Amino acid sequence: MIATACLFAAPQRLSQAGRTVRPGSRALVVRALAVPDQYGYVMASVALTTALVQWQAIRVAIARKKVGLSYPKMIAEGDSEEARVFNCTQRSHQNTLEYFTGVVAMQALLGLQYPVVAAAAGTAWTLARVAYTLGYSTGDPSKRGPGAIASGLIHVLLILGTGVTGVRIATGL
Ligand SMILES: CCCCC/C=C\C\C=C/C=C/C=C/[C@@H](SC[C@H](NC(=O)CC[C@H](N)C(=O)O)C(=O)NCC(=O)O)[C@@H](O)CCCC(=O)O
Repeated sequence: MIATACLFAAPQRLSQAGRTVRPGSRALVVRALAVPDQYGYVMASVALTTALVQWQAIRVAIARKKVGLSYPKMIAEGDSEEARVFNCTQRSHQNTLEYFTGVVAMQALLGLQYPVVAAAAGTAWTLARVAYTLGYSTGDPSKRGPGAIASGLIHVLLILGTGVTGVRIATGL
């Protein structure tokens, strides 16, 4: 368990254990947040999920150079192979970003209670998104299907798992 020491500059009066702390002095308030030992797995899975979107961004930059599309244009005009590949590569990154924040937040929150489950779900989602990216980036959107379905399913399971766990913690059920 890691006790998190929060150092507060006490701009206003801060009572600590009944004593009033003078304005401007520093008060150490220790609040214990029970973080399970295996939370390190969650940290690693969140890092992996973040590395995914970085990898996708690099792929978009490479495809952008190939098609010769200047900033700030987001979509290549025309129906050439390069334009199609760029637009699909761009969408594989943009679509992933549409779900990235929720997936990272749910890994971090669910991980407080079930670190291994949360890390496994986050890693599985990331791998599904790799498949999504590689399929989409062929220039044929239908090839994103398997990765999309897998990530979509995991996404729903993360939503249900985080929501139910939250209610159970709040209600003591
Ligand atoms: C709570 C109850 C829910 C019930 C659902 C039950 C089971 C779910 C099972 C399978 C779900 C499959 C969904 C597949 C696509 S859904 C296909 C996806 N579409 C979207 O994300 C829609 C919004 C997007 N901006 C768009 O314009 O298409 C897409 O690939 N779009 C192409 C693009 O943006 O370029 C996924 O991308 C959803 C995203 C979820 C995720 O990956 O985190």
